[in-house]
Amino acid sequence: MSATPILSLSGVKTDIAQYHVLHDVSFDVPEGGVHVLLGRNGAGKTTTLRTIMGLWQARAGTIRFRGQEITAAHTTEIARMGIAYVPENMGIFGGLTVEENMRLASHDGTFDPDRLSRIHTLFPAMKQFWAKPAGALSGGQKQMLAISRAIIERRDLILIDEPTKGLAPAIIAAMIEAFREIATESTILLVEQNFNFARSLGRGVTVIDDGRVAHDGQMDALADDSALQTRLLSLSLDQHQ
Ligand SMILES: Nc1ncnc2c1ncn2[C@@H]1O[C@H](COP(=O)(O)OP(=O)(O)OP(=O)(O)O)[C@@H](O)[C@H]1O
Repeated sequence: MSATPILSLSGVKTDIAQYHVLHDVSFDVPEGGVHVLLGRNGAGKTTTLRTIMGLWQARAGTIRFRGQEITAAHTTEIARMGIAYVPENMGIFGGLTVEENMRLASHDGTFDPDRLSRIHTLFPAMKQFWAKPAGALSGGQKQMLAISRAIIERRDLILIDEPTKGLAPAIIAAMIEAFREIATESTILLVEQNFNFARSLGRGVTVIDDGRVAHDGQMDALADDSALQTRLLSLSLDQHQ
């Protein structure tokens, strides 16, 4: 018998205003490592993450975290259970310093010294710019801050929406290393358009198309099958370096 997935979506349907956005989303995220959500623009990836986090309410279906139903739970309760969310806009406060941004992410405003030192090792820029306003950071550094905030306390599951968007290749390479390290402690559900980033990290992959799961399998198999990539995503990994 296989282990209980850390996250399980079954028949999830989500409406935004009068629009049916998620028609039927079902997939499991096994515990450990990185699971990638792929799909064309507007397919419903962000809506899936927001529905898991309770920021949109599913109209139908169930979402389970470690077997416990969280479909109708409030976002704060979901966060308290050990799920963090790094939205595409990163949700950082530009007028506050890096330190203040980090303090706001910690439930009691304090830091565990070991965790802080781990974050500074993962992202040295966070140490360097600790007392500087977050608004002065580069795009890559802002993304690092957003991820640092998500791991200021131990999380079981981290939902991350397109962390490499607009970042230079050297920064993306550093992100790969950081994600590998973070994934030794937490499971990551990653929405990503950069295929090489997704391929180098993902074990499992779910492809969403028009609010439905179009494919669910292992990343290696998808990476090796350019015809399948083209059918599912209208492009091939080779074209997206
Ligand atoms: N606040 C909103 N109001 C109305 N429609 C929305 C809203 N947010 C998303 N949608 C629509 O829902 C659909 C899915 O959007 P979603 O952001 O989940 O897609 P995505 O797969 O994350 O795409 P992208 O890569 O472009 O971010 C799109 O058609 C989008 O226009």
